[in-house]
Amino acid sequence: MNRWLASARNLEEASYLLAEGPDIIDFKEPKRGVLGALPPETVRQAVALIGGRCQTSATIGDFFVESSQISQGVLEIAATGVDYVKIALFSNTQQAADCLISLQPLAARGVSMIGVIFADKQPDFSWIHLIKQAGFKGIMLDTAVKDGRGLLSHLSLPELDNFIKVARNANLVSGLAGSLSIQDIPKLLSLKANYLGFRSALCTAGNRCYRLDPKAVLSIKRAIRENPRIVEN
Ligand SMILES: O=C[C@H](O)COP(=O)(O)O
Repeated sequence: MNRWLASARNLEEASYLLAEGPDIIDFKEPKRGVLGALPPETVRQAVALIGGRCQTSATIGDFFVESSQISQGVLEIAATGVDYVKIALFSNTQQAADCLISLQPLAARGVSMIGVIFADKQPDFSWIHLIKQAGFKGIMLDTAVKDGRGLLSHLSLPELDNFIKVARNANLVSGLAGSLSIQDIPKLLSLKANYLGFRSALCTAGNRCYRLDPKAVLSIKRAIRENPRIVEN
């Protein structure tokens, strides 16, 4: 079955999305940035509300990976009970690489982390191996600037295909996101990432900071579930 992730910013949205059956509900506050964090207590309540009926993820916020706050943020979000903690990797400096590797003990303690790299920030796919080395469970491609230009405005299908193959060979879960539209779905499903992620396309007027639009959610759900291409699980 093709798999999809839907982002929720509060308990009401989480509850609504749960009924639509995404594979992962991702908690974030879009008004606080591309991977804006929700308060850990809100995430904890949302995870309890989901009660294991689908997988969950949450972000630690828009820290640069060099920040000393990263480990603390990961621990706080992991303690909420989410399945995956998402960490934005905005830069690929040596300092960022060192910080990434410093998260290895958390992975060894069972924290499942997903690294997010950005298609519009000159992504370096050699980082996939570093992410693996740090013990992360997966990697996601997203866009950092939400200006209406989606993932496919920044990377071609062959480039995305290469990203997914490298991630798969490293035995990492792979996800694609970045203002994905309903028209992108058939093209992206054919690449067989583990899941496609959505926020903007689920919202009124395609604005990720607005309310969820039930018609839009239904359209995305159908486009994912009714498309015959099978995403590898
Ligand atoms: O994790 C996925 C993101 O929430 C995607 O958000 P977006 O569709 O607004 O780029």
